[in-house]
Amino acid sequence: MLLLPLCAADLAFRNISLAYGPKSILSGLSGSAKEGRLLAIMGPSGSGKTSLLNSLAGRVPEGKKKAPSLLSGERYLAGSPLLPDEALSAAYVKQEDLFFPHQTVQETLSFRVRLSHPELGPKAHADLVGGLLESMSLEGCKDTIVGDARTRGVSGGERKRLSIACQLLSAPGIVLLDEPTSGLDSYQAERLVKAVKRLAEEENKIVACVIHQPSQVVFDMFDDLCLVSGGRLMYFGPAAEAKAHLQSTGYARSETNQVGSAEFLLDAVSVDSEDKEGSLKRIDGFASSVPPPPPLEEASEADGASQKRLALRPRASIFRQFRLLLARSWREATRNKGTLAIKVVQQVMTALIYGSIYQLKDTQSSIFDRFGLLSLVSIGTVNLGMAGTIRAFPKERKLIIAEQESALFSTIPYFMAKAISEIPLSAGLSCLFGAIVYPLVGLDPAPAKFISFLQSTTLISIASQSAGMAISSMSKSADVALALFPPIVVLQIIFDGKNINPANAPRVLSFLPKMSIVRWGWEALSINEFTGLKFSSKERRGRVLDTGESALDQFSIRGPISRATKPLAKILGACWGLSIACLMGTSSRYARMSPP
Ligand SMILES: Nc1ncnc2c1ncn2[C@@H]1O[C@H](COP(=O)(O)OP(=O)(O)OP(=O)(O)O)[C@@H](O)[C@H]1O
Repeated sequence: MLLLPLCAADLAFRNISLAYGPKSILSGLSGSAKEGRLLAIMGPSGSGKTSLLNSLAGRVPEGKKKAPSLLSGERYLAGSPLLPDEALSAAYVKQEDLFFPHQTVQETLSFRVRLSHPELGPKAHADLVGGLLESMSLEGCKDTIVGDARTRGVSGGERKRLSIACQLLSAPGIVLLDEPTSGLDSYQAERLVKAVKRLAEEENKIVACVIHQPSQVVFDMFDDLCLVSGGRLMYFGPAAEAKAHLQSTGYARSETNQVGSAEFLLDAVSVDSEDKEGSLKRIDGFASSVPPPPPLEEASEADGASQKRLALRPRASIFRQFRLLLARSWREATRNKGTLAIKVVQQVMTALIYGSIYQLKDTQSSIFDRFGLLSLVSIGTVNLGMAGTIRAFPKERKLIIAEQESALFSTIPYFMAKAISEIPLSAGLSCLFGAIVYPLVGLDPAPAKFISFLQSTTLISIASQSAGMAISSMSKSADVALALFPPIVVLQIIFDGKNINPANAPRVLSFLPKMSIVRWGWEALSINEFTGLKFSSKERRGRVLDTGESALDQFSIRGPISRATKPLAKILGACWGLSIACLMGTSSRYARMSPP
């Protein structure tokens, strides 16, 4: 076997080794991916294919404290060495496709095109999107939403091709693909690899592709092959010569050598459970037959230009990022009809339940009914706002982290766009709830008070969503965020101003009443309702409260309403700030590649 000669236009790698603590994953792999040729990284499951691709891209996860990743080796791009912690400027298509489900294929591409090429005008953007749709055979589904597990959208193959098209925008020189055909039927897999091959051949790109069990037709489309087993190199060279090479080392399948190369090669480098010793010996033989890699050519001036071509695109202005992100967030929120319908039903049903139970009058007993109802409204609004966000936001956060790796936008415009796009929906749902519950239960019918009620419930809802975002942003996973949600709501209810006298609570918790959205929400709603109300003193039993102000005095609540809405606004601002800070700090961390 001959290792492919390394020339200056390659992405070359030398002696790549990787271990997680004591567990060795890759051992001294060398090879190169060449411009205009399609490289397959193939091997049995768990042989280290993805780890090798991550190593080339400079995206090996740091690992855990107990088993940190130890990565060594060298990478050369166009003849020049890459820095130990340099992320390769490549289109990296991971196994998992992450998309906003309610955007169409064209909108998804257009969003990326406009962010990654801010220097171009609308006509050039449209041409670029059109070109990508054509080259990835996506024209037929350009107006279909991408979809996800819950919403029907494009097919698996179209989704994967969209993933490649998106990645091609940010760094067009090198394309790395991790098992792009997994989960696709043979026709879709063939179409996809054909599209990728066109990229390599017609656009002269460097393309490396991890592939697990390709059909013979798919295998035949690859020019070069990097065959691995147990983290060791079994073969590196032209794909068409691999079978003959393994046969030349003495390996032959007993059932004849008629099987296709792909099946033959995988069989040859896999450990046979019935003959473990024999197969390990055979694999050792393949590993020792790999010659040392040839020397690298010097980088030339032309290759310097090729390196420049591979550099990351500049970002769009903050204002442009915000505008595009706002439009996408709005589309995502309003097109998610299922979630919207659930929220509408929740609001209507809650309002009807309150309306069928509470009938407020001007009697003494109705004073406490009012306090009770307004407390429930505050608790319910906080509950719905926080729970909805905690359920939805962690998934979106994953997507955002992936998009930020392509340097599409920064955190602040993203966050502001998301927060602002949700305000009209929160206001709409609060108004729907208020419009039903307010007249049904008999709250003070003064128009100014009704409007103030709607404003207060909207503010409580937005503040709760911001708290939900802060909890999700701080939590490592959706499960952690969901686990934190109940105790946080319970604490807010305990410290809502009427369930415990703050003087009797542990001193270390004295800050909690100030942070309870439930408390400030209830106080705002109560000040709004009780101020100026008069109550009858007919049912004389105990102390009579003949005015709303004296009722508020029972709980040491005093107007004006801004005494409660200001703290709510402060909590909202603090949660936004906290979320932004956490999101900024949650970029993926990758291992450095030390010299071999
Ligand atoms: N963070 C990690 N800590 C410890 N071991 C890991 C870690 N990541 C991967 N591994 C191990 O490294 C080995 C190679 O994994 P890798 O995903 O690179 O293999 P693969 O050939 O791509 O497998 P597959 O085809 O099944 O996706 C596996 O045994 C895997 O369990």
